[in-house]
Amino acid sequence: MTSHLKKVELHCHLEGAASPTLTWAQARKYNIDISPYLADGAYVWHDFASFLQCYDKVSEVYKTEEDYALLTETYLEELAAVGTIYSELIVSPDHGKRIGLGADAYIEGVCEGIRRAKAKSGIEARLIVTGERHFGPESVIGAAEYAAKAKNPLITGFNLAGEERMGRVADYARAFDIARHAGLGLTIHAGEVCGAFSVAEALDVVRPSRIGHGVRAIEDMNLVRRIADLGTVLEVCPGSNIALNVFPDFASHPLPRLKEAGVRVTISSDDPPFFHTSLKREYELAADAFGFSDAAIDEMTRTGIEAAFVDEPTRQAIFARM
Ligand SMILES: Nc1ncnc2[nH]cnc12
Ligand SMILES: [Zn+2]
Repeated sequence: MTSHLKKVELHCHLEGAASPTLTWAQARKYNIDISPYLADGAYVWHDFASFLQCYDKVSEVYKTEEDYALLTETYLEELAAVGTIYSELIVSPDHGKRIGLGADAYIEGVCEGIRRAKAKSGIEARLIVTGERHFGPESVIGAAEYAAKAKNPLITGFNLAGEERMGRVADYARAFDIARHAGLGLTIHAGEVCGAFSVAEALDVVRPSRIGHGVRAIEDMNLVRRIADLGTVLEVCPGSNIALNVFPDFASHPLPRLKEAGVRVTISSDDPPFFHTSLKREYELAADAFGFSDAAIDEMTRTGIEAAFVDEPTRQAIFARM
């Protein structure tokens, strides 16, 4: 049981946290046929590419500022109910543009959701703006410019997600330069679908303080030692990795080996209902599938607070709630 443990989540895509029930209701509201992507209460996909397609289709049923406020508040309240004190949500203002809502209204809706959830439960949250590789370097630069110019105190990080097999990290270097120059925290999806080379490229080109997933670094122990020496934090999402068949089962998942090797690791849910998981389940897995003690799990949670993209007074306030 991990229900007594305080929890922190650094890696969850906002639209990826949309419950099938809410998505179904939204689709009905807008008269959208979501049935190819949502059937019998579960999202329909069969590999990484079709997952990304399903994710993009599901995102399209969230259309207004209020839809985004509701989606955000609903997920943060779910987190708070299981003892979560801090959450970083990966958001895509570009998506707001694509659906005609506009990036500002999209972000304003999400921020309203954060304010409502904080007022109810005290949960603290921040936003990581992401670009997506499959929309190309120009769109990723646009996302970085948006994040840099927004001067929104809740936007504190920049990420690169999407189809990891598309392009090389160097193609997106300029976007990260813009985000770094604006003082945003940097994290990047790497070593999820692609192998160790992708993590090495991310370290070389982006020099991020965190990496999304990074788990396939385990294929190169020299790289694992480099990550440990640099102190780069891995946002590990075991349930996601098993659902996407990155590893065949929890017994072969490298989380314990990475931790053993001195890598700073945290646990997150990524796109919880798509992968039949939740942050609560990820903490349960840490205890039951990986055999971590309460102390080891607390250590990962503390690592999450240390690596959070927040100012120092906020970090200390979150630590105080541990
Ligand atoms: N797990 C994941 N990897 C890459 N891009 C994503 N976008 C949403 N979920 C993602
Ligand atoms: Zn992710």
